[in-house]
Amino acid sequence: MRGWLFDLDGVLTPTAVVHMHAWARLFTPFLEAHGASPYRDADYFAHIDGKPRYDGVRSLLASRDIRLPEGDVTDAATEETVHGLGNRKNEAFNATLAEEGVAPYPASVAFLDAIERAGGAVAVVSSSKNAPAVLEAAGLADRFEVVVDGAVAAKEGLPGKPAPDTFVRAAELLGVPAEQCAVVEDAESGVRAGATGPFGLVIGVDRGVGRDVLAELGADVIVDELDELIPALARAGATSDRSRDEGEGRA
Ligand SMILES: O=P(O)(O)OC[C@H]1O[C@@H](O)[C@H](O)[C@@H](O)[C@@H]1O
Repeated sequence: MRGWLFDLDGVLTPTAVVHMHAWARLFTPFLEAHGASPYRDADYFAHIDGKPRYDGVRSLLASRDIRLPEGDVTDAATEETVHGLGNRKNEAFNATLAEEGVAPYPASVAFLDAIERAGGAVAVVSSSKNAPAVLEAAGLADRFEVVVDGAVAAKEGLPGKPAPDTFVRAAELLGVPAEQCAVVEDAESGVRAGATGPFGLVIGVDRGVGRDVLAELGADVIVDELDELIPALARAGATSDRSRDEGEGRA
């Protein structure tokens, strides 16, 4: 692989958990007030994880057969609209981020270092409009030339995960054919996006979705931590060096 397309929340930083808690802070009282079945962590994985903010709201509401007006992005966080609810979750997310900060997964940083040594190109592909702030807070902002986040997707009219379009766009911006890019994801929607797109490899990081589910959705390789892949990366680098040398020898 020459290009590496990384999801952010849950792959590079432990912020999937911050998102997960923020959604719970929104939907636990909301569903109770609506007399719907209670909000569970499983709802996050099945309906929300990895999707753009308002798609997550729509998907969870649909799971409980609740219909709300759409509203728009300027809606106050107190409004009972799809956008109002999404904005309420975003306030909770930003409050936690400001209070607690964020440190990247050390194993993911080690893997990024190994890719850098091997000369690979790296991009972040996140549904989140908060991705630039999270990258900055985690000290990773300088490592990525290409960031396709929720704001870029909205501006360019790209459908979010589980559609593969944001990953395809990142490959284009890196200047690497998608077939030579690996998608690195922890969420159902993200692995689905990787598996339906033209990518060379889909790596699933199991942060709670479960190995079986990631495999069923189309992950080619599944790890608990990304540094497990460093030996394979070094071997692949050595092999391509050898074939290049042999090629040059023949020429
Ligand atoms: O931060 P935003 O713009 O609300 O984005 C929402 C989503 O961003 C993703 O990166 C997370 O994995 C999701 O689970 C989250 O819901």
